[in-house]
Amino acid sequence: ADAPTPSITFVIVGGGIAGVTCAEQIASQFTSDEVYLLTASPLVKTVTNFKQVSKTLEEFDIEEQPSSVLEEKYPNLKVVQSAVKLLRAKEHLLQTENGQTFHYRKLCICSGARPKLLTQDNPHVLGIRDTDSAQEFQKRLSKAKRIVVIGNGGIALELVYEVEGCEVIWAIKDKAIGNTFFDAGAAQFLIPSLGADKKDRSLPCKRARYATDKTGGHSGASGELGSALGPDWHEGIELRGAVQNSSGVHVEYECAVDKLYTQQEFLQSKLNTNTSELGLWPAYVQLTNKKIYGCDFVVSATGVVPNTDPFLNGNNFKLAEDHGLRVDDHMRTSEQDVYAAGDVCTAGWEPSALWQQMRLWTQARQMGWYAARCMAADVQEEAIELDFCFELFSHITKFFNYKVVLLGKFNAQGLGQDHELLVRCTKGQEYVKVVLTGGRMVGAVLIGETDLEETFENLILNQMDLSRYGEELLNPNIDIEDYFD
Ligand SMILES: Cc1cc2nc3c(=O)[nH]c(=O)nc-3n(C[C@H](O)[C@H](O)[C@H](O)COP(=O)(O)OP(=O)(O)OC[C@H]3O[C@@H](n4cnc5c(N)ncnc54)[C@H](O)[C@@H]3O)c2cc1C
Ligand SMILES: NC(=O)C1=CN([C@@H]2O[C@H](COP(=O)(O)OP(=O)(O)OC[C@H]3O[C@@H](n4cnc5c(N)ncnc54)[C@H](OP(=O)(O)O)[C@@H]3O)[C@@H](O)[C@H]2O)C=CC1
Repeated sequence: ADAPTPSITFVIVGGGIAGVTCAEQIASQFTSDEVYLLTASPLVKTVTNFKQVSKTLEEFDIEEQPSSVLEEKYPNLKVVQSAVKLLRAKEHLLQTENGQTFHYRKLCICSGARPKLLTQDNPHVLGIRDTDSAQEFQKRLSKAKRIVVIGNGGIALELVYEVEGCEVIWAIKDKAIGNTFFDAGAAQFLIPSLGADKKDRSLPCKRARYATDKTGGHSGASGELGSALGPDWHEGIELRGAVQNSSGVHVEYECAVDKLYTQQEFLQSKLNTNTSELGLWPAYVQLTNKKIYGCDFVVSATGVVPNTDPFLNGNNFKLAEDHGLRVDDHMRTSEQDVYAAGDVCTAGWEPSALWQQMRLWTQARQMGWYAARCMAADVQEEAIELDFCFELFSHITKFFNYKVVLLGKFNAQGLGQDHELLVRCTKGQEYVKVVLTGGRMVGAVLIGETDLEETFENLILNQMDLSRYGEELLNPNIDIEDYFD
């Protein structure tokens, strides 16, 4: 048996944004303690060029780097590249695949999430999460004439816009595109971008860059989980299919996948009378609206599931409904001295009326950073309050080449009928929506270069009564900032 290592004060699991941020914060605060970062992936994700855009909006770049870069920067930080295979929380003990044992005083689990695929182990169904899965997707796409994309969230929105030279059938459960970020109005604003002129890419991309290590490192042993991709992950890889002039994107609304067939299964089924019409394809998808599409493969962009098993099995972790590790307002799980942050956890505290959890890299960074501060406060027996970043939900991103800012209850989440919407829209240029309740602004969607984010963020945070402004609030001829200065 391996000789146990002496007890280490801090161990962090996971080399994604949450884990690396947590490890960096702890290592810089406790310079005389050894900090261990255990990760399954050879490359780690570091946040660079961090910029606080306003009180809650932030922007940063992500760099994928070899772990030695972190170790050089923080001499007390050791990175062990080996997956954790066992945790015994009662004994404060961890074991990694390479046979090492670690005793910790405080542990933070940042093991991320993996794609929640429509079906497991179907070679015709791909998910996209890390560098390896993105490369596999690119390889398969380069030979494809038609793909089917299932799901209506972030990944699907990015893919249907970015893929060229391949017909895309996009099947969604909803009446409008992008249900996790937008309402039907915003969807209508965005839909023309999927049309014929979709490929007018003359506009420069202004979003944060994603840099990948050029040495070609990847997740190593097959099946091991890498970290989630970063901003503009598709900028560096060509997402091009095998046809010259594809007929673009076709959206099938309000339907789900009824059944998936391999070519052989399909030919043997009663449905194969259709093949002359449908053509011969490697796979077939039957939708609940009875339509059948042949395709080269299916992309399942159907959300994520937190990485809690198998290594956490055998402990007493309270899981949330979405299978995330439930954490309290100090990022503590239900096991003593075990914290969690990022995609693997689910916020179990009573959230502020204007914040909700979404599995995004800003929240992964914020949670990793805050978890480190909570661990530090507990070790030093100091009090700590929930960080201000959890007061107001805010997210900056880019869809269909438009800047998108989401604030607060941007889709009137949880408000029922008790709200009012104001909308301003200029086709091809901007879409502005604010959500008001009792005359106070509680959320906003800003698409395009609206320059309204800071003002709206302030109006949401100060909960000023805006009833007397009525629709003037969105009058483009009034400089709204002058009103409230
Ligand atoms: C294609 C794609 C595009 C995205 N685009 C955006 C976007 O535009 N904006 C946005 O805000 N968010 C986006 N996201 C989401 C964002 O990337 C994630 O929310 C965020 O990166 C999660 O970070 P994390 O550190 O919690 O997890 P991860 O990045 O998943 O990292 C988990 C780490 O844990 C390690 N690990 C797992 N199991 C073990 C184990 N047993 N032992 C040791 N190590 C382990 C993994 O190797 C990995 O290093 C996107 C995600 C994807 C997949
Ligand atoms: N720019 C950005 O901010 C981006 C963020 N991301 C993040 O990366 C992560 C992964 O992205 P993604 O996979 O798109 O996840 P999302 O959670 O964003 O979206 C999942 C989508 O799949 C739908 N869905 C779930 N199950 C099924 C099913 N069985 N059949 C059909 N549809 C289904 C969901 O519908 P419903 O909601 O009704 O369940 C939802 O529309 C997310 O955390 C996402 O926020 C990814 C890309 C870009």
